Amino acid sequence: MEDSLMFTSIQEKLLNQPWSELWKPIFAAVLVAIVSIKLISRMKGKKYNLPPGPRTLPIVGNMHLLFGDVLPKKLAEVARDNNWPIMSFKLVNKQKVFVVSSPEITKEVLVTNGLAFASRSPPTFSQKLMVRDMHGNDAGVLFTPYGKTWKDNRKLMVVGQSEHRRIHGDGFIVDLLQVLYQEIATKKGALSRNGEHPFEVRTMITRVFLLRIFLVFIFGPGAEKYGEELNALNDVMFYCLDLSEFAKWFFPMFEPLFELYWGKIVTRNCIKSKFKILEGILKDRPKFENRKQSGDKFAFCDILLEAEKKGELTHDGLLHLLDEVIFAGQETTAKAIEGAIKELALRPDILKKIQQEMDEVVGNRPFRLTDVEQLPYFQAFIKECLRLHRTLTILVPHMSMEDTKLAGYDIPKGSSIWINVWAMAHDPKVFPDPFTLKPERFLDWNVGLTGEDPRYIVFGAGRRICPGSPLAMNCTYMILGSLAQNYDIRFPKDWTKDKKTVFGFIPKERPLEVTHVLAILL
Ligand code: HEM
Repeated sequence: MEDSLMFTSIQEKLLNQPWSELWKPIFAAVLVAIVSIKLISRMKGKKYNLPPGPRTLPIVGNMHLLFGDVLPKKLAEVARDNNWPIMSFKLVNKQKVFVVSSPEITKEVLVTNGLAFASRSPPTFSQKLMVRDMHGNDAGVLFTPYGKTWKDNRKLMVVGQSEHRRIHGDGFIVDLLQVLYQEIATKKGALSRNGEHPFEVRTMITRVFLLRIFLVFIFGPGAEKYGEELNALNDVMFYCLDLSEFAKWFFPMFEPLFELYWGKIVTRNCIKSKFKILEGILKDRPKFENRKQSGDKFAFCDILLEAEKKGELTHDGLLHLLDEVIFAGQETTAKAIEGAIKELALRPDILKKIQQEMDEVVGNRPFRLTDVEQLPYFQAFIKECLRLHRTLTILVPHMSMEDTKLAGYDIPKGSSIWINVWAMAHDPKVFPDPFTLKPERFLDWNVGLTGEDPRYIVFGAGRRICPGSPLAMNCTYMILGSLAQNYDIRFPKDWTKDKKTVFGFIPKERPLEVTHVLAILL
């Protein structure tokens, strides 16, 4: 009773209070609350000794530094000019990002402290649809957070490739190359201009031909006739991924709006359409004539079908993995091969050396994967091309799963680590004259491709290292070795070397055209 009387009197007091007097205490209370929150969060922030970084602007953080040049190059300049092998970088969305540009710290992230950094940054709205199956379970590998599903799926990818190589070796690529030679001989897809017959490398080799290799690897001989629509769908998928990244970094407030159309409609439909194609190929598989002729032997999808049968993989999870082999593998391998073909056209002196080495070791018989070991100059050329024409200029961002330290600095849990491998591959202290192709660098330096030396990272290193490197290198060696052995490659007379690099997940350049002269009779 007493309480209710007191309440009524306070209420009356407040209601009778003129507004001119009431706003002051309210304003003071709000001010005190804001200052206290700021102070508390600053005190919390002080707990960390974070890496240094460029001065931030209100709202945009450090994003203004990225204008005017492509992302890895600009980040490399800022790191080099300030001598920051690791630096803090602020995005508009306030996500904690640390950019690593030194081999020593790269090794700490990927190997020494590998477990702490083995996860991925929270997925963008497009990535979300790649890391979850239709039942909401984890799926895929590329953007999938650290955990059992990621581990199991990676294992399937690795075992599937080694089993395929054990059974088929390079035979399936050798067979497909015969078809490519035929097409080149009959000038299929060539443009016919100024008395020449140039062809677009992207169209003929890295889209059509590489996809055929991937399809036969996944489903078996006969599958090469399927799935050309996958190329167009993957283009859309890359676009959606770039856009979702763009929205996350630059316009986090409007992310849900972007997601409404580009995520929930475009990305979702794109994935659905890709899965429908893959499902169709799986269904048609028993009808493949060439597969029957080759004795219905193992293909990559068999390892996944077996896991599905055992209940270790859902059918939707299986489709995610099939799709990821093509999505994560084709564009990256294409970029490596295109870069190398371009160098062969630009540098006839280097092509001559490769051909001389091939003449001595391989002669007139078809080039095979087992020859690579005997071809040190060819190997060095490929390594140098992989350095110069980086497929991923920044590794897929890693995320710290706990508070940890790098180079003595604190790295809070949940931070995103961007490893700028472009910066390291163009560091003049490690690679003098870094923008010039010099295979000789790798003749005396017998570094491998597995990231054992952090000065030369192609496929990553440690737990998250690319699981597709065997397939990627089989394709790269076989396509480039065969082309170099059989053709003199050069640019058409009217080729202009201007290139346009477009900002994105994987930098895109002007389509590459080359023409060829038969060097050795097949
Ligand atoms: C020349 C071609 C290729 C290059 C240069 C390349 C490079 C890379 C790099 C740098 C990473 C990130 C490593 C990291 O985050 O630390 C990666 C991850 C990955 N790559 Fe590749 N890759 C190539 C081809 C392939 C192929 C053919 C496949 C498919 C079989 C593939 C599947 C993947 C997957 C699934 C991941 C994610 C691994 C994980 O997060 O655990 N890649 N690749």
